[in-house]
Amino acid sequence: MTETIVVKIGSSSLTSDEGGLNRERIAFFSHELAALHEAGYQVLLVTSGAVAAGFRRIGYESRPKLVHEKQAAAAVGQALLMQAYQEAFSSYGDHGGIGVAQILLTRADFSNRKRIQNALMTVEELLRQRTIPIINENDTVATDELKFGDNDTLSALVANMVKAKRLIILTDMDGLYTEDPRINPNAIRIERVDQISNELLSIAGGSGSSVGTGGMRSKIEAARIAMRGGIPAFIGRVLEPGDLRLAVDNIGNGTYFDTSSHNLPMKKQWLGFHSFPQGKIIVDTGAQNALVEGGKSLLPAGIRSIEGDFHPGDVVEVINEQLETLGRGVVNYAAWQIQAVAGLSTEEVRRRVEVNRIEVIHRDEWVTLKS
Ligand SMILES: Nc1ncnc2c1ncn2[C@@H]1O[C@H](COP(=O)(O)OP(=O)(O)O)[C@@H](O)[C@H]1O
Ligand SMILES: N[C@@H](CCC(=O)OP(=O)(O)O)C(=O)O
Repeated sequence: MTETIVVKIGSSSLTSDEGGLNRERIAFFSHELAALHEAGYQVLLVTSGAVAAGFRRIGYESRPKLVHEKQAAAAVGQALLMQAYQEAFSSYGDHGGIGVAQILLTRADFSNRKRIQNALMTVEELLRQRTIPIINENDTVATDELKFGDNDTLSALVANMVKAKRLIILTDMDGLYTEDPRINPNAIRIERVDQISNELLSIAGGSGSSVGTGGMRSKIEAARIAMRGGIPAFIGRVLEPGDLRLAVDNIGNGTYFDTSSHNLPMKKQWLGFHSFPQGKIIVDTGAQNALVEGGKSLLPAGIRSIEGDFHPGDVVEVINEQLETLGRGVVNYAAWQIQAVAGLSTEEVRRRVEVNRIEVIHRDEWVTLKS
Protein backbone atom coordinates (compact mmCIF):
# COMPACT_ATOMS: atom_id res chain seq x y z
CA MET A 1 0.00 0.00 0.00
CA THR A 2 1.25 3.49 -0.81
CA GLU A 3 2.28 5.28 2.35
CA THR A 4 1.17 8.81 3.07
CA ILE A 5 3.30 11.41 4.81
CA VAL A 6 1.98 14.74 6.08
CA VAL A 7 4.64 17.44 6.37
CA LYS A 8 3.95 20.73 8.15
CA ILE A 9 6.25 23.69 7.63
CA GLY A 10 5.98 26.67 9.99
CA SER A 11 6.26 30.36 9.14
CA SER A 12 9.61 30.58 10.91
CA SER A 13 11.14 28.14 8.40
CA LEU A 14 9.81 29.94 5.31
CA THR A 15 9.98 33.64 6.03
CA SER A 16 12.15 36.12 7.87
CA ASP A 17 11.28 38.25 10.89
CA GLU A 18 11.09 41.24 8.52
CA GLY A 19 8.42 39.48 6.46
CA GLY A 20 8.42 38.20 2.90
CA LEU A 21 9.09 34.70 1.61
CA ASN A 22 12.50 33.13 1.69
CA ARG A 23 12.56 31.69 -1.84
CA GLU A 24 15.70 29.67 -1.20
CA ARG A 25 14.02 27.87 1.70
CA ILE A 26 10.90 27.21 -0.37
CA ALA A 27 13.08 25.77 -3.14
CA PHE A 28 14.91 23.61 -0.60
CA PHE A 29 11.74 22.25 1.07
CA SER A 30 10.18 21.60 -2.33
CA HIS A 31 13.26 19.63 -3.31
CA GLU A 32 12.91 17.56 -0.13
CA LEU A 33 9.20 16.96 -0.69
CA ALA A 34 9.77 16.11 -4.36
CA ALA A 35 12.33 13.49 -3.31
CA LEU A 36 9.73 11.82 -1.06
CA HIS A 37 7.15 12.00 -3.84
CA GLU A 38 9.58 10.47 -6.33
CA ALA A 39 10.41 7.71 -3.84
CA GLY A 40 6.75 6.69 -4.12
CA TYR A 41 5.21 8.28 -1.04
CA GLN A 42 1.94 10.17 -1.17
CA VAL A 43 2.88 13.58 0.16
CA LEU A 44 0.66 16.26 1.70
CA LEU A 45 2.06 19.63 2.70
CA VAL A 46 0.52 21.79 5.42
CA THR A 47 2.18 25.15 5.09
CA SER A 48 2.04 28.33 7.12
CA GLY A 49 3.53 31.59 5.98
CA ALA A 50 0.65 33.43 4.29
CA VAL A 51 0.48 36.26 6.83
CA ALA A 52 4.27 36.51 7.04
CA ALA A 53 4.58 36.48 3.24
CA GLY A 54 1.90 39.10 2.70
CA PHE A 55 2.23 41.76 5.36
CA ARG A 56 5.06 43.74 3.75
CA ARG A 57 3.53 43.55 0.30
CA ILE A 58 0.31 45.03 1.65
CA GLY A 59 2.23 47.85 3.32
CA TYR A 60 2.44 46.93 7.03
CA GLU A 61 5.76 47.50 8.86
CA SER A 62 5.56 44.35 10.99
CA ARG A 63 3.34 41.26 11.36
CA PRO A 64 -0.13 42.70 12.02
CA LYS A 65 -1.97 41.96 15.27
CA LEU A 66 -5.52 43.01 14.37
CA VAL A 67 -7.67 40.24 12.94
CA HIS A 68 -8.80 42.06 9.79
CA GLU A 69 -5.21 43.11 9.04
CA LYS A 70 -3.96 39.54 9.48
CA GLN A 71 -6.73 38.30 7.21
CA ALA A 72 -5.86 40.87 4.54
CA ALA A 73 -2.16 40.01 4.79
CA ALA A 74 -2.99 36.28 4.53
CA ALA A 75 -5.13 36.88 1.44
CA VAL A 76 -2.20 38.58 -0.28
CA GLY A 77 0.41 36.17 1.10
CA GLN A 78 -1.47 32.95 0.27
CA ALA A 79 -1.28 33.76 -3.44
CA LEU A 80 2.44 34.53 -3.14
CA LEU A 81 2.99 31.32 -1.19
CA MET A 82 1.24 29.13 -3.77
CA GLN A 83 2.99 30.87 -6.62
CA ALA A 84 6.35 30.17 -4.97
CA TYR A 85 5.56 26.46 -4.42
CA GLN A 86 4.15 26.07 -7.92
CA GLU A 87 7.30 27.51 -9.38
CA ALA A 88 9.57 25.41 -7.16
CA PHE A 89 7.77 22.11 -7.92
CA SER A 90 7.71 22.82 -11.66
CA SER A 91 11.34 21.75 -11.96
CA TYR A 92 10.69 18.18 -10.70
CA GLY A 93 9.00 15.18 -12.27
CA ASP A 94 8.73 14.09 -15.89
CA HIS A 95 5.81 16.02 -17.35
CA GLY A 96 6.47 19.68 -16.76
CA GLY A 97 6.81 19.40 -13.01
CA ILE A 98 5.02 17.92 -10.02
CA GLY A 99 1.49 19.29 -9.81
CA VAL A 100 0.37 21.08 -6.67
CA ALA A 101 -3.12 21.99 -5.47
CA GLN A 102 -4.34 24.53 -2.93
CA ILE A 103 -6.70 23.47 -0.13
CA LEU A 104 -7.87 25.95 2.50
CA LEU A 105 -9.66 24.55 5.56
CA THR A 106 -11.18 25.86 8.77
CA ARG A 107 -11.99 24.22 12.09
CA ALA A 108 -15.68 24.48 11.19
CA ASP A 109 -15.02 22.32 8.11
CA PHE A 110 -13.72 19.55 10.35
CA SER A 111 -16.75 19.65 12.65
CA ASN A 112 -19.09 19.19 9.68
CA ARG A 113 -18.94 15.56 8.56
CA LYS A 114 -20.17 16.23 5.03
CA ARG A 115 -17.63 18.96 4.40
CA ILE A 116 -14.71 16.99 5.75
CA GLN A 117 -15.77 13.91 3.78
CA ASN A 118 -15.70 16.11 0.67
CA ALA A 119 -12.27 17.45 1.58
CA LEU A 120 -11.03 13.88 2.09
CA MET A 121 -12.40 12.74 -1.27
CA THR A 122 -10.70 15.68 -2.99
CA VAL A 123 -7.39 14.95 -1.26
CA GLU A 124 -7.59 11.26 -2.15
CA GLU A 125 -8.23 12.06 -5.80
CA LEU A 126 -5.33 14.53 -5.89
CA LEU A 127 -3.03 11.91 -4.37
CA ARG A 128 -4.21 9.31 -6.90
CA GLN A 129 -3.30 11.79 -9.64
CA ARG A 130 0.15 12.22 -8.02
CA THR A 131 -0.54 15.87 -7.20
CA ILE A 132 0.67 17.33 -3.91
CA PRO A 133 -2.13 18.95 -1.87
CA ILE A 134 -0.85 22.13 -0.22
CA ILE A 135 -3.03 22.96 2.78
CA ASN A 136 -3.35 26.08 4.92
CA GLU A 137 -5.99 27.47 7.21
CA ASN A 138 -8.55 29.59 5.39
CA ASP A 139 -7.56 32.73 7.28
CA THR A 140 -10.06 35.01 5.54
CA VAL A 141 -13.12 33.28 6.97
CA ALA A 142 -11.77 31.73 10.20
CA THR A 143 -13.22 33.69 13.12
CA ASP A 144 -11.05 34.17 16.19
CA GLU A 145 -12.87 31.73 18.51
CA LEU A 146 -12.93 28.99 15.91
CA LYS A 147 -9.46 29.40 14.54
CA PHE A 148 -6.60 26.91 14.61
CA GLY A 149 -4.31 29.98 14.62
CA ASP A 150 -1.18 27.96 14.19
CA ASN A 151 -1.11 25.16 11.65
CA ASP A 152 0.19 22.50 14.04
CA THR A 153 -3.27 21.31 15.08
CA LEU A 154 -4.48 21.50 11.49
CA SER A 155 -1.62 19.24 10.37
CA ALA A 156 -2.46 16.64 13.04
CA LEU A 157 -6.12 16.59 12.00
CA VAL A 158 -5.12 16.23 8.36
CA ALA A 159 -2.74 13.37 9.27
CA ASN A 160 -5.61 11.62 11.06
CA MET A 161 -7.99 12.28 8.20
CA VAL A 162 -5.72 10.59 5.63
CA LYS A 163 -4.43 7.96 8.12
CA ALA A 164 -0.85 9.04 7.45
CA LYS A 165 2.14 6.83 8.14
CA ARG A 166 3.80 9.73 9.93
CA LEU A 167 3.26 13.41 10.71
CA ILE A 168 6.39 15.51 10.27
CA ILE A 169 6.29 18.96 11.88
CA LEU A 170 9.20 21.06 10.67
CA THR A 171 10.30 24.12 12.56
CA ASP A 172 13.41 26.22 13.25
CA MET A 173 14.46 24.05 16.22
CA ASP A 174 15.83 20.50 15.98
CA GLY A 175 13.26 19.05 18.35
CA LEU A 176 11.78 19.46 21.79
CA TYR A 177 14.21 20.49 24.52
CA THR A 178 13.91 20.35 28.29
CA GLU A 179 13.49 24.15 28.05
CA ASP A 180 13.33 26.67 25.19
CA PRO A 181 16.99 26.66 23.98
CA ARG A 182 16.64 30.34 23.08
CA ILE A 183 16.23 31.00 26.79
CA ASN A 184 18.50 28.27 28.21
CA PRO A 185 21.28 27.21 25.79
CA ASN A 186 22.11 24.28 28.11
CA ALA A 187 18.71 22.68 27.60
CA ILE A 188 18.86 19.04 26.47
CA ARG A 189 16.98 17.57 23.53
CA ILE A 190 14.37 14.91 24.23
CA GLU A 191 14.87 12.15 21.65
CA ARG A 192 11.74 10.05 22.06
CA VAL A 193 8.38 10.50 23.73
CA ASP A 194 5.79 7.78 24.13
CA GLN A 195 3.41 9.60 26.44
CA ILE A 196 2.53 13.28 26.65
CA SER A 197 2.31 14.16 30.32
CA ASN A 198 1.36 17.52 31.82
CA GLU A 199 5.00 17.86 32.84
CA LEU A 200 6.10 17.53 29.22
CA LEU A 201 3.56 20.15 28.17
CA SER A 202 4.87 22.49 30.85
CA ILE A 203 8.41 22.56 29.41
CA ALA A 204 7.15 23.65 26.02
CA GLY A 205 7.09 27.38 25.58
CA GLY A 206 5.63 29.75 23.03
CA SER A 207 6.99 30.91 19.73
CA GLY A 208 10.60 32.04 19.55
CA SER A 209 10.26 34.26 16.50
CA SER A 210 8.05 37.18 15.59
CA VAL A 211 6.52 35.28 12.65
CA GLY A 212 5.68 31.92 14.28
CA THR A 213 2.60 31.66 16.48
CA GLY A 214 2.18 28.34 18.21
CA GLY A 215 5.63 27.61 19.63
CA MET A 216 6.49 24.14 20.97
CA ARG A 217 3.33 23.94 23.02
CA SER A 218 1.02 23.76 20.03
CA LYS A 219 3.37 21.28 18.34
CA ILE A 220 3.16 18.91 21.30
CA GLU A 221 -0.61 19.30 21.40
CA ALA A 222 -0.58 18.38 17.70
CA ALA A 223 1.65 15.35 18.36
CA ARG A 224 -0.84 14.29 21.04
CA ILE A 225 -3.74 14.43 18.56
CA ALA A 226 -1.72 12.45 16.03
CA MET A 227 -0.72 9.84 18.63
CA ARG A 228 -4.33 9.42 19.78
CA GLY A 229 -5.21 8.68 16.17
CA GLY A 230 -2.43 6.09 15.90
CA ILE A 231 -0.08 8.31 13.90
CA PRO A 232 3.55 8.65 15.00
CA ALA A 233 4.86 12.21 14.85
CA PHE A 234 8.20 13.97 14.50
CA ILE A 235 9.05 17.54 15.48
CA GLY A 236 12.34 18.80 14.16
CA ARG A 237 14.38 20.55 11.55
CA VAL A 238 15.65 19.72 8.07
CA LEU A 239 18.66 21.69 6.87
CA GLU A 240 20.61 19.51 4.41
CA PRO A 241 19.36 17.70 1.30
CA GLY A 242 18.12 14.25 2.32
CA ASP A 243 17.21 15.33 5.87
CA LEU A 244 13.46 15.00 5.28
CA ARG A 245 13.89 11.40 4.12
CA LEU A 246 15.90 10.70 7.26
CA ALA A 247 13.08 12.17 9.35
CA VAL A 248 10.60 9.84 7.62
CA ASP A 249 12.97 6.91 8.12
CA ASN A 250 13.08 7.42 11.89
CA ILE A 251 16.63 8.84 12.04
CA GLY A 252 15.95 12.56 11.64
CA ASN A 253 17.14 15.58 13.52
CA GLY A 254 14.40 16.03 16.10
CA THR A 255 12.07 14.43 18.63
CA TYR A 256 9.98 11.36 17.81
CA PHE A 257 6.55 10.75 19.31
CA ASP A 258 5.72 7.04 19.19
CA THR A 259 2.28 5.57 19.58
CA SER A 260 0.76 2.18 20.17
CA SER A 261 -2.78 3.36 19.40
CA HIS A 262 -4.63 2.27 16.29
CA ASN A 263 -6.02 4.55 13.58
CA LEU A 264 -9.32 6.08 14.62
CA PRO A 265 -12.29 5.63 12.29
CA MET A 266 -13.81 8.90 11.00
CA LYS A 267 -16.71 8.72 13.48
CA LYS A 268 -14.33 8.54 16.45
CA GLN A 269 -12.09 11.26 14.98
CA TRP A 270 -15.15 13.49 14.89
CA LEU A 271 -16.03 12.61 18.48
CA GLY A 272 -12.50 13.11 19.78
CA PHE A 273 -11.25 16.10 17.84
CA HIS A 274 -14.09 18.03 16.21
CA SER A 275 -17.19 17.75 18.39
CA PHE A 276 -18.19 20.51 20.81
CA PRO A 277 -18.74 19.03 24.32
CA GLN A 278 -21.83 20.34 26.10
CA GLY A 279 -20.66 19.51 29.61
CA LYS A 280 -18.31 17.53 31.82
CA ILE A 281 -18.58 14.34 33.84
CA ILE A 282 -16.11 13.89 36.69
CA VAL A 283 -15.33 10.23 37.43
CA ASP A 284 -13.47 8.25 40.12
CA THR A 285 -10.36 6.09 39.61
CA GLY A 286 -12.34 2.89 39.06
CA ALA A 287 -14.33 4.43 36.23
CA GLN A 288 -11.15 5.98 34.81
CA ASN A 289 -9.49 2.56 34.64
CA ALA A 290 -12.59 0.95 33.14
CA LEU A 291 -12.81 3.59 30.39
CA VAL A 292 -9.15 4.22 29.62
CA GLU A 293 -7.51 0.84 30.27
CA GLY A 294 -10.38 -1.63 30.23
CA GLY A 295 -12.24 -0.55 27.09
CA LYS A 296 -15.48 -0.60 29.14
CA SER A 297 -18.54 1.66 29.23
CA LEU A 298 -19.17 4.36 31.85
CA LEU A 299 -21.70 3.31 34.50
CA PRO A 300 -23.39 5.64 37.02
CA ALA A 301 -21.48 4.06 39.94
CA GLY A 302 -18.18 5.71 38.91
CA ILE A 303 -19.53 9.24 38.54
CA ARG A 304 -18.60 11.85 41.16
CA SER A 305 -20.23 14.96 39.74
CA ILE A 306 -21.14 16.79 36.55
CA GLU A 307 -20.85 20.25 35.06
CA GLY A 308 -23.13 21.84 32.47
CA ASP A 309 -26.59 21.11 31.16
CA PHE A 310 -26.71 18.39 28.53
CA HIS A 311 -29.22 16.00 26.99
CA PRO A 312 -29.14 12.39 25.77
CA GLY A 313 -27.17 12.29 22.49
CA ASP A 314 -24.91 15.23 23.41
CA VAL A 315 -21.14 14.93 23.55
CA VAL A 316 -19.53 15.42 26.96
CA GLU A 317 -15.96 15.50 28.17
CA VAL A 318 -15.01 13.07 30.91
CA ILE A 319 -12.36 14.18 33.41
CA ASN A 320 -10.85 12.63 36.54
CA GLU A 321 -10.68 14.16 40.01
CA GLN A 322 -7.27 15.66 39.17
CA LEU A 323 -9.11 17.50 36.35
CA GLU A 324 -7.22 15.63 33.60
CA THR A 325 -9.16 15.02 30.41
CA LEU A 326 -9.77 11.30 29.88
CA GLY A 327 -11.84 11.42 26.72
CA ARG A 328 -15.17 12.27 25.14
CA GLY A 329 -18.34 10.33 24.64
CA VAL A 330 -22.00 10.55 23.68
CA VAL A 331 -24.24 10.49 26.79
CA ASN A 332 -27.39 8.41 27.13
CA TYR A 333 -28.62 10.45 30.11
CA ALA A 334 -29.67 14.05 30.63
CA ALA A 335 -27.63 16.06 33.13
CA TRP A 336 -30.49 16.03 35.68
CA GLN A 337 -30.76 12.24 35.45
CA ILE A 338 -27.07 11.82 36.21
CA GLN A 339 -27.43 14.18 39.18
CA ALA A 340 -30.03 11.75 40.54
CA VAL A 341 -27.98 8.57 40.11
CA ALA A 342 -24.28 9.51 40.37
CA GLY A 343 -22.43 6.93 42.50
CA LEU A 344 -25.33 4.46 42.67
CA SER A 345 -25.30 0.76 41.82
CA THR A 346 -26.96 -0.44 38.63
CA GLU A 347 -29.99 -1.95 40.51
CA GLU A 348 -30.53 1.28 42.41
CA VAL A 349 -30.34 3.30 39.19
CA ARG A 350 -33.01 1.15 37.54
CA ARG A 351 -35.29 1.81 40.50
CA ARG A 352 -34.85 5.59 40.35
CA VAL A 353 -34.79 6.70 36.70
CA GLU A 354 -36.12 5.51 33.40
CA VAL A 355 -33.38 5.43 30.77
CA ASN A 356 -33.00 3.40 27.60
CA ARG A 357 -29.55 2.11 28.45
CA ILE A 358 -27.84 1.62 31.76
CA GLU A 359 -24.47 2.84 30.43
CA VAL A 360 -24.07 6.60 30.80
CA ILE A 361 -21.60 6.42 27.90
CA HIS A 362 -21.40 3.24 25.86
CA ARG A 363 -17.87 2.18 24.88
CA ASP A 364 -18.80 2.33 21.17
CA GLU A 365 -19.60 6.01 21.63
CA TRP A 366 -16.39 6.81 23.48
CA VAL A 367 -12.90 7.95 22.52
CA THR A 368 -9.98 8.07 24.95
CA LEU A 369 -7.91 11.26 24.76
CA LYS A 370 -5.55 10.66 27.69
CA SER A 371 -2.16 9.51 26.41
N1 LIG B 1 11.04 23.30 25.12
C1 LIG B 1 11.28 23.82 23.90
N2 LIG B 1 12.09 23.16 23.02
C2 LIG B 1 12.35 23.67 21.79
N3 LIG B 1 11.83 24.87 21.34
C3 LIG B 1 11.00 25.57 22.14
C4 LIG B 1 10.68 25.07 23.46
N4 LIG B 1 9.83 25.96 24.03
C5 LIG B 1 9.61 26.94 23.13
N5 LIG B 1 10.31 26.73 21.98
C6 LIG B 1 10.30 27.66 20.83
O1 LIG B 1 9.42 27.19 19.83
C7 LIG B 1 9.85 27.77 18.58
C8 LIG B 1 9.19 27.08 17.39
O2 LIG B 1 7.82 27.42 17.32
P1 LIG B 1 7.25 28.55 16.32
O3 LIG B 1 8.04 29.82 16.48
O4 LIG B 1 5.78 28.64 16.51
O5 LIG B 1 7.64 27.95 14.92
P2 LIG B 1 6.84 27.60 13.60
O6 LIG B 1 6.67 28.88 12.85
O7 LIG B 1 7.81 26.66 12.95
O8 LIG B 1 5.54 26.96 13.95
C9 LIG B 1 11.35 27.63 18.66
O9 LIG B 1 12.00 28.57 17.86
C10 LIG B 1 11.66 27.82 20.15
O10 LIG B 1 12.14 29.13 20.44
N1 LIG C 1 -2.42 30.35 8.49
C1 LIG C 1 -1.36 31.17 9.03
C2 LIG C 1 -0.52 30.38 10.00
C3 LIG C 1 0.02 31.24 11.09
C4 LIG C 1 1.33 30.75 11.74
O1 LIG C 1 2.20 31.55 11.98
O2 LIG C 1 1.50 29.42 11.99
P1 LIG C 1 2.86 28.67 12.48
O3 LIG C 1 4.03 29.28 11.79
O4 LIG C 1 2.64 27.30 12.00
O5 LIG C 1 2.96 28.79 13.98
C5 LIG C 1 -0.46 31.68 7.87
O6 LIG C 1 -0.36 31.03 6.84
O7 LIG C 1 0.14 32.75 8.04
